[in-house]
Amino acid sequence: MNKGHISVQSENIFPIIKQFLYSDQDIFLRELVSNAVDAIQKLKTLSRKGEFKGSTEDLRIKIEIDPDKKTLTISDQGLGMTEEEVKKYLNQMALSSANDFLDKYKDEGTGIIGHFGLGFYSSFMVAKKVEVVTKSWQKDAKAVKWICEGEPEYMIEDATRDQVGTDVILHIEGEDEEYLEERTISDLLEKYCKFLPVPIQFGTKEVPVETATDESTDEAEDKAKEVETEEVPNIINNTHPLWKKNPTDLNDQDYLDFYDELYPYSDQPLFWIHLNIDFPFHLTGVLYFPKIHNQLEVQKNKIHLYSNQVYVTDEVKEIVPEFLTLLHGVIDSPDIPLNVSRSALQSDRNVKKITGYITKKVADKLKELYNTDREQYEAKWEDIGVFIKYGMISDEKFYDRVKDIVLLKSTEGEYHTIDAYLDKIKDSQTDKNDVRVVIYTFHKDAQDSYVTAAQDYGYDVLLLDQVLDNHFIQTVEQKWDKVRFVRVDSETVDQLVAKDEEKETALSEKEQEKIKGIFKDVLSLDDHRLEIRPLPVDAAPVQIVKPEFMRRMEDMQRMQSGQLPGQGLGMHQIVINGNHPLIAQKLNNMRSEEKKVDFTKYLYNLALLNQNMLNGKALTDFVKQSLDYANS
Ligand SMILES: Nc1ncnc2c1ncn2[C@@H]1O[C@H](COP(=O)(O)OP(=O)(O)OP(=O)(O)O)[C@@H](O)[C@H]1O
Repeated sequence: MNKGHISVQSENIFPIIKQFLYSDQDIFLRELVSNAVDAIQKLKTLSRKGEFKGSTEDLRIKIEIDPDKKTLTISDQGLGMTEEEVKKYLNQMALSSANDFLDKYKDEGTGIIGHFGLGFYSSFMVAKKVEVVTKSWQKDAKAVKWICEGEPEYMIEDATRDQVGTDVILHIEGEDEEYLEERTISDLLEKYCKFLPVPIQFGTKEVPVETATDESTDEAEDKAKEVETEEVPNIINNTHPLWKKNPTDLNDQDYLDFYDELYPYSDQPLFWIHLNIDFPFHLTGVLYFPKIHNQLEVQKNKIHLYSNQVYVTDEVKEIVPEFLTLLHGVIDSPDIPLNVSRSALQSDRNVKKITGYITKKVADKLKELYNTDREQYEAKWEDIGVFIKYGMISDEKFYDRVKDIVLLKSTEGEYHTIDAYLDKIKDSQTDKNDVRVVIYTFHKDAQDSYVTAAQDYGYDVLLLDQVLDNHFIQTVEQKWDKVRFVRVDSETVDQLVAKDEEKETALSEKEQEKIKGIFKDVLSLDDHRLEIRPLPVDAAPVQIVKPEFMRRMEDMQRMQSGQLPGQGLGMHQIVINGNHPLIAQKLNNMRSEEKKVDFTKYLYNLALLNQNMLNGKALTDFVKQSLDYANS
């Protein structure tokens, strides 16, 4: 037996490991299994180089719990370690052999995971004592056992192990005993190891074996087949996940099945992108565009980040631009540094390149869909549109890539690109300052009378009813020259697109003052909220409009408090149609003060109703008054 001292800077390294190195102690299992994978991959490399002569068929990792001995063991059939190596690699923290090995075999595509040099010690986050029994692949190597009880002292002694490989035995006690439970370990394996490239066995499972019964017996027809079960090793991982395969070997169903494996019981994704690049960095993965149900609750944190098939995190904010976190799927890159702080990650050169690459790939895929199948693209627009608009608002580069494939939907259900749309409305909706005025509604039904009035006036009305449309409008206004968006109820129809036309009015100035006076008195309104205009004869007699800038401010406030932009009383203006017969003749010629008051209220309430702004007692009174009028 041999005693020694682990060479670390501080005597108290273990408490530090426990508290600071990994905020999530569950990752000890990931670290140990990754080491086991590395050990097997290294042995395969040695075999390919002809240095290791034994078989490398079916090398696997085994995880076992012994509840009586209170141990959790991770065994591998990898290359093992000699006594010198144990001393070198396990005792000198941060002196990981991965660098030595990678240096030596760098052209071999070794697929090695570990490079932090501290992974092994994470086992002390849950174990009071760790034993390593290992036998190296090297000729005449003797098995050795390393024992450490969480102190800087360790012991090395001779051991017996027939096969080449390593067992890491964790002795677990007290509050950490949950790691001796099958459920806990199987959940951790599912989370971190589901797609590791080497088979991992955890216990056994029963699988059905179909056996035909003897058909000559009388009961043969009743029970032609009988299901029996047999016990087989329970392999918990899929060693060839879809993203590692060649896209040309895969069909749509493969991608859909994999989506189902990642997100069981979800709706089918709309489409997907297979990422695969070797230079200037390594990255593979599959990103899916999900179907969006509720625009306010888009699910983020659905992209899983892997490094050489080891699950790392689903916090990918620093690697994927914010708007793309709406996507689902897997990104796997050994070139994303995992041992640096999140803020350092953002400024890492590789990460920047990766971000750019993913953004470009997504934009390319969207363009491809637009160019090859516009019909499908339009059909999926409701979902795709959210990504595209979010991307355009938040990412300049993405904006440039997709600005020609963003679609505007008219209330008639037609889709146009922005340029095509601006061209379409050029003649009818260019105002006196040569600005193209895009008229839109946020809700076709709720604003039906305004939409119909605008259409009757010869205007086209867009439907902008998505959560981000307010921001999107501002982005387009900033980027496109001489374009302004106005909501259909922001002005009376004649003023939506300001022209230099003098309109005829049926009322004299004196009569106008009189009518204004009536409204002011009856409704107790300020002068500046009231206006008489020469509107078309068939336009509503009284209208409520919400100037665009005021409404935008209100909408912003609502968005900040988490509500949808929409109606509500808020600031508004009352426009009286001086040309409407009910104003120009009926009200103008009314004698009875009482009737004037009633009729003015009636017309005003009608306008409120048209804006969905009438409710409660005011609505009840209005209905009653309407019935009285109908009866008179
Ligand atoms: N199961 C094993 N079989 C063979 N060698 C091992 C095994 N586990 C650990 N080692 C050796 O010990 C070294 C240190 O392991 P450790 O987990 O601390 O660091 P690493 O795997 O190199 O990097 P990382 O911190 O990323 O895990 C490894 O590089 C390897 O040489």
